[in-house]
Amino acid sequence: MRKIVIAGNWKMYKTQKESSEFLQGFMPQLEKTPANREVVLCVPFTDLSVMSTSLHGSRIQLGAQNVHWEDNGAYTGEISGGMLTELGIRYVIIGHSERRQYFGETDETVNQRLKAAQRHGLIPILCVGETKQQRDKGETESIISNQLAKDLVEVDEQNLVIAYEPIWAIGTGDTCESTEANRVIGLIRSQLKVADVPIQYGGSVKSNNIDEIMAQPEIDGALVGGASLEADSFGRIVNYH
Ligand SMILES: O=C[C@H](O)COP(=O)(O)O
Repeated sequence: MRKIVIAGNWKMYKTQKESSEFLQGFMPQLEKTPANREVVLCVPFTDLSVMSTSLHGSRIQLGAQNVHWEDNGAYTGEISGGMLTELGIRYVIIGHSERRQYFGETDETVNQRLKAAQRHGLIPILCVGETKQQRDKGETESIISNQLAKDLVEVDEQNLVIAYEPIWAIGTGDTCESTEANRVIGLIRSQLKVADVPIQYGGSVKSNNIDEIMAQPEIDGALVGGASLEADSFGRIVNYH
């Protein structure tokens, strides 16, 4: 039985005060969330400490949005795995397309970060996906296959979540057809050694399309950006039918 993981990625949104306000609205909605759904909030580094305290004893798992591959050192602006686990962080997003596009992340650094996360007992959420141009040229399969081959070298698939995020669907409202997302996720699964790796879909997931997405047999959850910022919409998403 594959685990279902619904994760919010807050990106560079919410101060500590705003994160506390979110929790006040969101926590009561979890009362009706089935116990077999893992609910994760991947928040900015500055929110992690206060969120860790607020969420102590709750069913929400905390996640970060990046981690460095070294345990410590002269790496200005970076955060290590040990710094995250000390705060009780369980998940970390690695290789998000925004990091690949704007911050020079490569498959090689993604691979190093994945291994460091696992060394510290964190569960990485590895993001893969193609651009619109690549899709239009019929390169979706080869791009993703290449990303997986490079990113997953010596990575333990037993402690891993993958998010299929077509770049053209992120923040655009242009959701990938659920059947197409299901097809690509099936292809991703066929390239893995471990059969029960949870594979999420991400890209314009909203409260009005989550039911259809989660009805697809290959899709084990969602990585949600914009719609995770508002307590009611993320509440509706984690409580999908
Ligand atoms: O990590 C989340 C994805 O980038 C999706 O963002 P979005 O739901 O705002 O399209």
